[in-house]
This record gives sequence, C-alpha cells and structure tokens, in this order.
Amino acid sequence: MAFWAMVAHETDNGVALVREEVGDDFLGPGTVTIKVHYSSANFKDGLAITPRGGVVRNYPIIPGIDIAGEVVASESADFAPGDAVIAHGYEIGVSHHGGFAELARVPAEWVVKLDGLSTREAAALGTAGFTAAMSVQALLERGLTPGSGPVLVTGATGGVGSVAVDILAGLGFEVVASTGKTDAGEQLAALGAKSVIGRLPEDPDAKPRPLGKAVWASAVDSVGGKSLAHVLSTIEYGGAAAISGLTGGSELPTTVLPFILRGVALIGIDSVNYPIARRRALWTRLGNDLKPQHLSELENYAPITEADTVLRAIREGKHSGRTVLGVAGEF
Ligand SMILES: C=CC(=O)SCCNC(=O)CCNC(=O)[C@H](O)C(C)(C)COP(=O)(O)OP(=O)(O)OC[C@H]1O[C@@H](n2cnc3c(N)ncnc32)[C@H](O)[C@@H]1OP(=O)(O)O
Ligand SMILES: NC(=O)C1=CN([C@@H]2O[C@H](COP(=O)(O)OP(=O)(O)OC[C@H]3O[C@@H](n4cnc5c(N)ncnc54)[C@H](O)[C@@H]3O)[C@@H](O)[C@H]2O)C=CC1
Repeated sequence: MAFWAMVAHETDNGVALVREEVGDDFLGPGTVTIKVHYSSANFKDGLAITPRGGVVRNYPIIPGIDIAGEVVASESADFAPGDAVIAHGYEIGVSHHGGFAELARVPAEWVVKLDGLSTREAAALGTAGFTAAMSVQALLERGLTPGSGPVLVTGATGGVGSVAVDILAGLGFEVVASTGKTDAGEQLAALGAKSVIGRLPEDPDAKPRPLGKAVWASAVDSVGGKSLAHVLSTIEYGGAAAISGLTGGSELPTTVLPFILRGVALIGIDSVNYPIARRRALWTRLGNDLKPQHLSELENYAPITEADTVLRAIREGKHSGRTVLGVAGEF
C-alpha cells in the first residue's frame, strides 16, 4: 500500500524533511492502523529534525509525536474501524513512525479513544496539552486549590504553557503568566491569565538567591534552567513546581533550601512513558472537566507540507500556542 508522508532523512547538511510516497515498510509494527487526520507541532518534533537533537537515533523516520485520526483497521478488540483516537508518547515520532503521514500503525496499548474531543481538538491539545494537563493534575493531587493563591506558568505562550494557563484559569485559579514575548499580554489575558509578567528572574545576570520572597502557591514550568531555580526559591511553604521542559536549559542551579525550609516539592512530569490506563483516564478528563475553554483561540493551523517552517519557529522560540498540522487532504 502506498501513502504520502513527510520523511526525515539525515543528509550531509543536517536533517531534511521530504514529502514522498512511501510503502508498507513505513508503517510501524502494531495492531491498530490509523488514518491520520491531524498531527501537531511540538518542541520535540523540532528536535527530531535537528542534527544531534538527542531524540532520534536512526533516520529515515516519519516524525510527528502526535497522531490524531480514525481507526481503519484493528487486530485489537478494544478498537474498531471508525473510532476517533489519539496516540502519542512511547516511541512515536522518535523510533516508531509518527503522525506526519496519511497512515500510521501503532500497538493498541498506545492508543486512546477520544471522549468529548474531536480529532482536531485532540491534535490542538496534543502532547504539549496533555503535559499541561498532567502538570495541573499533579498540583491538584498535591492539594492545590483556587484559594491557595497565585499559580505561576512559565513559558506561557508555548504549547505546554498556554494550555496550562487555559486549564488553570478554567478551574478558577489566579494565573500569572510569565513570557519573554512583549506583545503576548492580550493573548494570555484572553486565555484567562490574571496578570502577565516577563521572563524570570527579572535580571537574568543577577546572582541567584537561595531563597527569595515567597509569592507563588505553585508553578507549572516548562522552561527549566536558571528560570526554574528562581521559581523554586519563590514558591510558598508547601507549594510545588510541576516541571516538564528545558527550553531555558537542562541544568538546574538550585540549592536544597526551598525543599528543606519551605517543604517545596519538585514534581517531574513525563508524558512519554505515562502508563496507558492513566493516560486514557486523563484524556477523558481533558474532554470533560479539564477541557480548555479557549482551544480555538490558542490553536493555529498549517498543512503538513509546511511542518518544517513551523518547527523552525518552535526551535527559534518564535512560536506561540499550538499549531495543528493538517494531514488528511493536505498532501
Ligand atoms: C515530549 C517530550 C519531550 O519534549 S522531553 C524533552 C525533549 N527531550 C530531550 O531534550 C532529550 C534529548 N536527549 C538527550 O539529550 C540525550 O538523549 C540524553 C542527554 C538524555 C542522554 O544522552 P547520552 O548520550 O548521555 O546517554 P544515552 O543516550 O546513552 O542514555 C543514557 C541512559 O538514559 C536513557 N535514556 C536516554 N534517553 C531517555 C529518555 N528520553 N527517556 C528515558 N531514558 C532515556 C538511556 O536508555 C540510557 O539508559 P540505559 O539503561 O543505559 O539504556
Ligand atoms: N516532559 C514531557 O513529557 C514533555 C516535555 N516537553 C518539553 O516542554 C518544553 C516546552 O514544550 P512546548 O510547549 O511544546 O514548546 P513551545 O516551543 O511551544 O514553547 C516553549 C516556550 O518556551 C519559551 N522559551 C524559549 N526559550 C526560553 C528561555 N530561555 N526562557 C524562558 N522561556 C523560553 C518560548 O518562547 C515558548 O513560549 C520543551 O522543552 C519540551 O521538550 C513538552 C511536552 C512533553
């Protein structure tokens, strides 16, 4: 069977994303075959087409860590043709062909049946939105309530950040959005941010303080680096930072003091190997009580053939919100 795909190839000059017609050998091993409606653009997809990006070991590969579409064949009793599904995480788009193609095949144990979401909405959320939901869920499980005080979201115009702002505001939290984009105030206020501040720390060259004035009840952080160290030193007693990313750096130059003097918790968020039962349960919440109220505002659209341009913007930190990559009918 032949189908169209965007295939990442290693070349002498780096990695090239090429539109081409491929055969069955580009369907991964698995029991569920999905007609892809949409994929999306994630920071990790940007790394997948970056030489030495650290996420893909063997090329050629069809990138696309999000696959949203309709089941066309299933050897699993859990899925039937016509089911609307999303699959993401595990090896998808890094060592198992992903969503930048008309067809994808994955193990049934990686597939989530959609409830309360269209395939387009699911792609608009995608891995980044799911990671935001995991972060919010982790803070709720730790006891955070809207009465606890302001919740900080860093990297707030990004995929993880913007969905986190939307979900938290929808739950009634006072959300403070931190962004380096000086023109993003209106957009973040429209998602529900109570106030918008610049990147943290305000003075990036200042010597980090082990403890600062405690101002945040908790935080959702996808930036990491010095920024996260600053955030940790300004979280209130018993609060937590749910951390998922490294756009500001993978090093964490902190001290033990926020943890041992204020009981602050650092909660690691990994969407990739999150167990399937919990993954399905959280997607159900994302279609229902955690459903972001401004998905259409934070969503952009591009045809899959423009994936390279969108991913370049993500790598350069110039991207905002979530970009759905249309697959069906776009080759
Ligand atoms: C959607 C999700 C995200 O966006 S996550 C953020 C994006 N991901 C990254 O930026 C990670 C990029 N990866 C890297 O930079 C490197 O792979 C590394 C620094 C994580 C490790 O590279 P290194 O060359 O130092 O070591 P190995 O590749 O030999 O791995 C060592 C050890 O770690 C295990 N491992 C590697 N990657 C992952 C991973 N993503 N998740 C879990 N574990 C990982 C690897 O299997 C090795 O363990 P071993 O027991 O020896 O097999
Ligand atoms: N742990 C997990 O399972 C997951 C981790 N991630 C990680 O989360 C991070 C964010 O992912 P996305 O939201 O998809 O990316 P994105 O590109 O949509 O957003 C990143 C945001 O960070 C901002 N940013 C860039 N450099 C910065 C800096 N030096 N300081 C402060 N902000 C900076 C950008 O302006 C942008 O708003 C990435 O590191 C990604 O790898 C994403 C999804 C899942």
